[in-house]
Order: sequence, then structure tokens, then C-alpha cells
Amino acid sequence: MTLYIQRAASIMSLLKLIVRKHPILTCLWLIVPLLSGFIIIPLAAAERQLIDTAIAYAGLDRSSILQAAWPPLLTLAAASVAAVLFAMMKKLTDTYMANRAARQLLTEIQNRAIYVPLEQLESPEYYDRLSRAQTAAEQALTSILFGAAETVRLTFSLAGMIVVAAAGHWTIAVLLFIVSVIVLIQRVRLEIKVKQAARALTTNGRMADYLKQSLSEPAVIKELSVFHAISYMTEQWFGRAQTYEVTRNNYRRREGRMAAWFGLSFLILLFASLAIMIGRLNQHAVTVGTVAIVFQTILQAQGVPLQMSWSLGRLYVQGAQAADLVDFIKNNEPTPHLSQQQDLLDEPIHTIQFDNVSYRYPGAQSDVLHGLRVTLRTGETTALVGDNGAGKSTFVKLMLGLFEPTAGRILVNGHDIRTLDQHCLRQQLSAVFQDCGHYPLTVRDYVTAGTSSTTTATSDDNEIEQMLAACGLRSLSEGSNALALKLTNVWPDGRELSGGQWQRLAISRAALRSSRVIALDEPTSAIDPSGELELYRMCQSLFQGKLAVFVSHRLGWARNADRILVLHNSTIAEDGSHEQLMERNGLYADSFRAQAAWYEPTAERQQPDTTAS
Ligand SMILES: Nc1ncnc2c1ncn2[C@@H]1O[C@H](COP(=O)(O)OP(=O)(O)OP(=O)(O)O)[C@@H](O)[C@H]1O
Repeated sequence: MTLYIQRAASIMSLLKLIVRKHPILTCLWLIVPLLSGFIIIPLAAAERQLIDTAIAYAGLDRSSILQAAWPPLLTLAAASVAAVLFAMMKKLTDTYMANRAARQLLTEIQNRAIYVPLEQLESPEYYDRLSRAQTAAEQALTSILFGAAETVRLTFSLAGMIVVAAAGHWTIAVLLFIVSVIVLIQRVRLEIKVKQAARALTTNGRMADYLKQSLSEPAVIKELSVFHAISYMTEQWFGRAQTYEVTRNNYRRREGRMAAWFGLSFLILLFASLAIMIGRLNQHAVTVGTVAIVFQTILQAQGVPLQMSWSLGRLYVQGAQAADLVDFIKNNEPTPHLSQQQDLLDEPIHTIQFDNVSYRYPGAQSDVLHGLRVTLRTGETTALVGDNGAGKSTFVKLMLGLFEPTAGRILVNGHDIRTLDQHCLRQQLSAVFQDCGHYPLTVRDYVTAGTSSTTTATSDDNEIEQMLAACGLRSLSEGSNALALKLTNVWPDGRELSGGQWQRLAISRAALRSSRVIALDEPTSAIDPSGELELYRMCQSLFQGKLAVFVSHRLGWARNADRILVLHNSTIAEDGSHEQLMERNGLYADSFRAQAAWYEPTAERQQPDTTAS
């Protein structure tokens, strides 16, 4: 029972979210099925009047009958037209509402995903909740809204039928209400069980489908034939399919038995109502027209609990997805725009200081970086080196303000980064990450995306073409209208790039941005060694006069940096120029010599340590 209430509450909360944004549309969307349900009352009243008129005027001339019958005929015609119009309007409002609501909720999800701290966005649990909310907004929402509107229509239709039945006698109305509610409850319970036993939701159903599909794949058939295992797999599939079929048939039989009982209940109700009405007809308490419309209404009412159970069953199943959606939107309120509460950074960045900074990933047992104290300066190129997992990428994300330290502070020009306006700050930052985004944009839009006049040195096509050529992407910059080339296969005429080409494109974008700070996190991990040297030269000129930090496992890059930071055991183990660190003969020197040994003749490579010392 609690689960039914929870699901209903989730659907109500979802509707509340939509009402807040689209109050008029939601009212219209609910009023149309409501009116369309109630239309049965004027229709039945006109029918009754027509029948009674026909009986009262029987035997009189045709013009007198017509004169008496035109008001109910007119009502009947108007109510029928209204019923058709309401049905059309319901389709329109349902579709319109579903589209608008989906757009609104997807935008809300997107806004929350954008403002969430990066460490949260990277956690698998958050990502799972985000994808479930997106799926609910894209797929389940339409079904939920259609189901809700249909439930409203059927509820008011049943209410209208009960009002019509009351014209026969109030006991008929009460009996109709009681029988309908009992039938509805039983049907909904069975419908939910049938839905839960659906193929996609049961292990046997899913396995049967999976096995059947596998048995038609050439690779599987080839493998199974070699092992003489086709009959074994067929038996497996047959067993699963049979178990599923047995469950489904059991429900079908129960449905059949239930339908017979419900049919019988309505039949008893029909005869009981007829008996009551004939008695009242004899007492002249009701007319023949009333008897006819009540009889007809009870016949019609039989179908309502059945249709309602379909809608409610569907809402029950999709209530879980509504809960995912509501939970995500309610628990991830976007932070207010940072510029409203923070200081503007109105001077060029000259230092970024790590003041006793520690960082621990959510749920981790220990700090990935601990007690870092280091100041990075403009005009200085710093290489970050260290083993896999030493925390280099984490350092870069902290430095760019993408992660918040769990202890200590990051100071930009002496100001705590948390107190600075993020928009202002990010105008002075530029970065290339290992996993650069593959956006479906044109080449021109990709390299200039998000830039403004203050951050872009130029968005002149010549400059872009030169930069692409400098980054080894001559093939993307040559030819007429080359910069309009569409990227990724999402476009019918788009072009997919290799991993290295995407990285080169990301470097071009960073280079075209006239930022004060630039961070490159293994920008050349997918780039071939010969192209890397050319890129390195380009990057050296790019670093001029900037606060530049780069991560690279190739120590040939690090050797020319002004400063090298070696991360080890969560701290900065070594800090100095290449010459100073070689002289110190520590971790960096060992790694450098180990790498250098690969390029020395074989005999020497076998004993790199001896050669080095
Ligand atoms: N989102 C995350 N959640 C939990 N732990 C993480 C997350 N990202 C990274 N880590 C862990 O933090 C440590 C440092 O990761 P980081 O990516 O900073 O290392 P790195 O020095 O850049 O490594 P590599 O040289 O392999 O790129 C690793 O042990 C990694 O498993």
C-alpha cells in the first residue's frame, strides 16, 4: 500500500513541478478531459427528453412532434459536437502539454547538471541518477501525462454516469458506485501484477528474449556449432520461454475468470436497477426515457473500470520513473548565479597559490593530495609529473577551480578562489584535457565556442586557419569553406576525427583564447611522436608570458619547463628546474634516465642505472 501511495505522491509532485511553470496550460489540459467526462449528463438528459417527447406525442401529426422535439434534438446535436471537439482538443492538449513539460524538465535537469560541482558530476552514483532522470523526462513523461489525463476523463465520466443513474433512483447510483469501485480495485491490482510480470521486467522473460536473439547471431551459431552446443542453448531458451509463458497464461486465466465475475456483477446490477425502475415507472415516479437512459448508462459503465485499470496500472509502473525525475530535480537545486554573491576579478591573474591544500574524492578513504603548498606565477611554465594516479589531473582541476579543496585554500592573486566571480575568473583560463569533448559543431564553432571579445585573440578565419595548420590540422583548414566542415557522424554530411585530431583541435581552441592561465593535461596522449615535437614547439610559444601548467608522462616535454613539480605519495616530493632535479638525483632523475635509456643503444639500455650514475 505504501508503494502505491509513494508512486501517486511522485506523480503529484511531478505535476506540481509542471503546474508551477505552465499554470494555464495545465488547467486547460485538465479541464478538457473533465468536461469530456461530464458530457454524458447533457447527452443523457437530451436523449431522455427525446424519448419522452416521442412517447407523449405518439399518434399526433409530424409537425407537432418536430416542434416539441427540436429543443432536445438541438441539445443532443450540440452535446455530440462538443464530445467530438473535446476528444480532438484532448489529443492536442495532451501532446502540447507532453512536449512543453518534457522541454521544461529536460532544461531543469540540464541546468542542475551544469552547476553541480565537478566531483559530483564525475561520481557514478550521480551519473546514474542523472541518466535515469533524463530517460524519465524523454520517454516516461508522455505516458505519465496521457495516463493522468485519461484517468481524469474516466473518473469524471464515471461520476457523470452515477449522476445519470441517480435519475432512476438514488439506490441505483449507490449500487453503481459500489460495484464500479470494487471492480476497479480488483482490476487495478491484477493489472499491476500483469505489468510486473511483463517480459521486460522478469528475469525469465528477459533471458528468453536474449537467448532467442543470440541464437540468430552468426557469431554465436558459429561458436556453438563447434562446441556442439546449439541444442543445449535451444533447451535453455525453451525452458526460460516456457516458464515465462506459464506465468503469463496464469494471469490471463485469472483475468478471464475476473472478467466473468465482473460481467455477472454488472448484469445483476442491471436487473436490480430495472426492477427498481419498473416499480417506479408504475408509480409514475420516472418516465420511460429515464428507464432507457439509466439502462444504457449502466451498460456503458461496465467498460470504465477496465479502461481506468489500464491507465492506473500504467501510472503505477511509471510512478517509479516519475520518482527518479522528481528526486533529481528537487535534490539538485542550482546554486544562485555566482556573480550575485562573489567578488569580480578585475585584474589580470599573476599568481595561483595552493595554501595547505588537501583533496579527497567523495567516499575515498584517504586524501589524493595532502597539504600542498606551492605558488604558480605568470610567465612561468610548470611541468607536473608523477606516476599514474599520483594526482596530476586532480591538481589541474583544483587549480582551475573545478574542484573545491577539502582542506586549505586556492588563492588567485591572493584572493580565495571560492570568493571570486566564476565567470570573470574563467575568462582568464584555458585548458586542454585528456578527454576533450567531441561536439557536433563546425570546425569554426568548435575552436571559437564560448569565447568572447575579451578572451579571443581573434576569431578571424585567417588566424583560425593558421592555428589549425600550426597544430597539424592542415587538412581541416584548407579548401573553400573548410572551417564550415561539420564534425562528428551526428551530421549526415559530418566528419568523424581520430583521437589525435580531436586533441589537436582542442589545443587550437586553447591557443586561440587569449587567456592568462593555460593548463594542458596530457594534451598529446593520442598524438603520434613525430607530430608531438611540432606541437611542442607551438605550445612553447603559446606559453610565453602566461601562467602555464602541463601534465605529461613524456619527460622530454618537462625538461624545458621553467619548473617541474613531482607528485608522489599525495605531496609535492620534488620542486625545481630540470637541472636542479637531475642534480638532486631523486625520483625525477630516476624517471628521466629510465626514459632516456629507451633511446640509447641496446647494450646500454639493459643497464640504465649504471649509465646514469
Ligand atoms: N572521480 C573520482 N572519484 C574517486 N577517485 C578518483 C576520481 N578521479 C580520480 N580518482 C582517483 O584519484 C587518484 C588521482 O587521480 P588523477 O586522475 O588525479 O591521477 P593522475 O596523476 O592524473 O593519473 P594519470 O597519470 O593516470 O592520468 C587516482 O587514484 C584515481 O583513482
